[in-house]
Amino acid sequence: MKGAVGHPLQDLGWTDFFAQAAAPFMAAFSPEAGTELEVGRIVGAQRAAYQVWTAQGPEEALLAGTLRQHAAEPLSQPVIGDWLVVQRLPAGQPLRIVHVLPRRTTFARAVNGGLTEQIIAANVDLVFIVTTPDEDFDLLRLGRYVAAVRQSGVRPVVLLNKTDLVRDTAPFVEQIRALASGLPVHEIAAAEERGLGALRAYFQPGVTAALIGSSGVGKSTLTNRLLGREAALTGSVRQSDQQGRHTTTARTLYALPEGGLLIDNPGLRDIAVWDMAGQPAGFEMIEEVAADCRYRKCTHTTEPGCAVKRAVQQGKITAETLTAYQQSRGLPLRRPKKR
Ligand SMILES: Nc1nc2c(ncn2[C@@H]2O[C@H](COP(=O)(O)OP(=O)(O)OP(=O)(O)O)[C@@H](O)[C@H]2O)c(=O)[nH]1
Ligand SMILES: [Zn+2]
Repeated sequence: MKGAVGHPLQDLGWTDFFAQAAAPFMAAFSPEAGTELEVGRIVGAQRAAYQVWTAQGPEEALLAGTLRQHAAEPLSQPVIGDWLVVQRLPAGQPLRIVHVLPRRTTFARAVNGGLTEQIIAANVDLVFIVTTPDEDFDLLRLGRYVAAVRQSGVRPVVLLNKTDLVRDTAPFVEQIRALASGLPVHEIAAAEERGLGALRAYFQPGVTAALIGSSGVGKSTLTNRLLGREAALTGSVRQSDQQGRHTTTARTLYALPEGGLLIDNPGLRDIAVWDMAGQPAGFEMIEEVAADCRYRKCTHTTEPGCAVKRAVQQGKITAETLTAYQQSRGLPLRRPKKR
């Protein structure tokens, strides 16, 4: 098994981490069987059918029986972004997924009232949270997204899109920056291709980024502008895909011309649906605890009998989160949460 340097899948994010994890698995097979084994990355998924990118390009793949038996356990299911060991079968047959390699990062949402987590993407390095300076702007919700992304061990970057809609973006940017220390915020206008240069800097070869945000904030527009017109039209992952073959799976992982990968996946897209379902964290935690404050309109600053201040002292809520929460209150732009 070769290392990552010079590997044909290096641009797709293959690193020594995965090479080292794959080596013992491959070595356990007889030389004959071993020659049928290859590695690949999931770039599209639709139920049990996967689209896997191997050194030969995009191919269909199905779960091997042993993996399918564990389908009831959501954690063992391959997800978009996963690196796999696949077995090449006689011509015409889909690849067999025989092993899911360990994940560097997992991007999960809480299900069953926070009791279990469902992994929706793996090996994601950074997440672009897209919002706009209009009725979509909701600082409380943004704060939850930032917290959720960080909890996944992934780096959040906020994009304020459609900056052409307002004369002054500074108040929006200031409020977002206050959500977390060191949180990068970029002002863009995807439709006018403004501010995209700064984003391209994130897409180093092998880096995997995902886009999230409510419907209509401009995720598709941004994806198309970053990929360039042709790539977006064909949904092509790399120039080497010239077979024009028919595929049944939705391809949702794209390679940018300058290197780097972008996941634009329906399951990730509608973050409003998974929005920390049932998991009190960050701002939600504050709102829950505030029910025990002595005063109903407690600002959690100097009031006696403040349950939130107490929770901060006990280390249940960080002072940073409380400050961000307080700054977000009394916002002229705060609207009821969209359902
Ligand atoms: N004014 C303005 N409009 C934009 C900008 N970027 C995108 N739009 C428009 O916003 C609308 C929604 O854009 P989409 O890219 O479809 O948004 P989306 O986030 O992909 O939406 P879903 O597919 O529903 O998740 C379209 O009419 C775009 O033309 C921008 O920078 N400025
Ligand atoms: Zn209080």
